Amino acid sequence: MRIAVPNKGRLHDPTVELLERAGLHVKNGADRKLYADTVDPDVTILFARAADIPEYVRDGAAEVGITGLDQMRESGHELDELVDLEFGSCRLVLAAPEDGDITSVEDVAGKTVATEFPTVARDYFAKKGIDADVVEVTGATELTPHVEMADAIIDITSTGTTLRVNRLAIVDEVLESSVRLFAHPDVVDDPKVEQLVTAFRSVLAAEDKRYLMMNAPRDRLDDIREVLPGLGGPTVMDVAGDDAVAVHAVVDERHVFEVVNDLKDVGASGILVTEIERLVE
Ligand SMILES: Nc1ncnc2c1ncn2[C@@H]1O[C@H](COP(=O)(O)OP(=O)(O)OP(=O)(O)O)[C@@H](O)[C@H]1O
Ligand SMILES: O=P(O)(O)OC[C@H]1O[C@H](OP(=O)(O)OP(=O)(O)O)[C@H](O)[C@@H]1O
Ligand SMILES: [Mg+2]
Repeated sequence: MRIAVPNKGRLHDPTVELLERAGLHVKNGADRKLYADTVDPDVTILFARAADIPEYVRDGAAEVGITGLDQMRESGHELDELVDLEFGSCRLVLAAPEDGDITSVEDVAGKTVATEFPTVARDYFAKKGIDADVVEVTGATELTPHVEMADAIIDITSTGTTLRVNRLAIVDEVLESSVRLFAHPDVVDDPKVEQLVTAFRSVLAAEDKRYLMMNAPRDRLDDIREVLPGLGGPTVMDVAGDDAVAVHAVVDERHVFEVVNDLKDVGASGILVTEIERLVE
């Protein structure tokens, strides 16, 4: 199985990190190398531009690909989306000069809109029934309304800083995007693809969970069980030659602070909190 992965830019590092956490360590991948093996002899990585990944998958050069939903939509290809990988979150928005007269999408009729996403932009205006002139640029889109190249833009925003420093205001949201695992429709039932989906889901499931370990007097066990909602309840082990037990449990990250305090109150000691790499349910 070949997985197409962004070769550079902001999506490269988190994607490689995700593969590592999913147990697919990338071997002999070096800077500028365009393919790499993994610890799994059946899995190869192809490094491609984020924007080209839908094309690689559609053509069958790779069975699956990891890239932003925005890139997928822009490609116009119909691939199957298997997992939302929950990073690279951003919004594609219609934006116009703060002090100008474009304050709704209707105001863009007959005007010029610059974007790196012409396909997405044209689809959006078609759906809204607005006739706007879409011009394609390849970067620094935020500049175009200030040099009379465009009246408005459709561009990516996440923190909003770039729009703000360029005195642009959001008029409408066009698309909410994050990085997804996409597959060619012919391979979605392939066992290797299913394994990959399980591995990625296990990384996501572990992300907001923590593993708790502690010692406790045996006679406090009932109280401890009450405090630990746990995934299927805590694991309890005898501590040799002692009237104590070791208790292990998986807890939601957001509950850890409260749970640790409650555990101490009911007599637990030596409480360890660790991250979980993967959680296969
Ligand atoms: N500011 C951002 N915040 C979050 N995600 C973003 C942001 N900008 C882009 N993305 C996501 O990353 C994808 C890749 O962006 P892009 O191709 O621009 O790469 P890059 O990291 O900016 O590198 P370069 O533009 O130098 O090639 C976008 O399609 C989008 O899904
Ligand atoms: O809302 P913000 O957090 O400011 O992010 C938005 C900016 O991020 C992206 O640019 P990027 O940094 O990728 O530069 P690029 O234009 O070279 O791709 C995007 O094209 C916006 O310009
Ligand atoms: Mg960019």
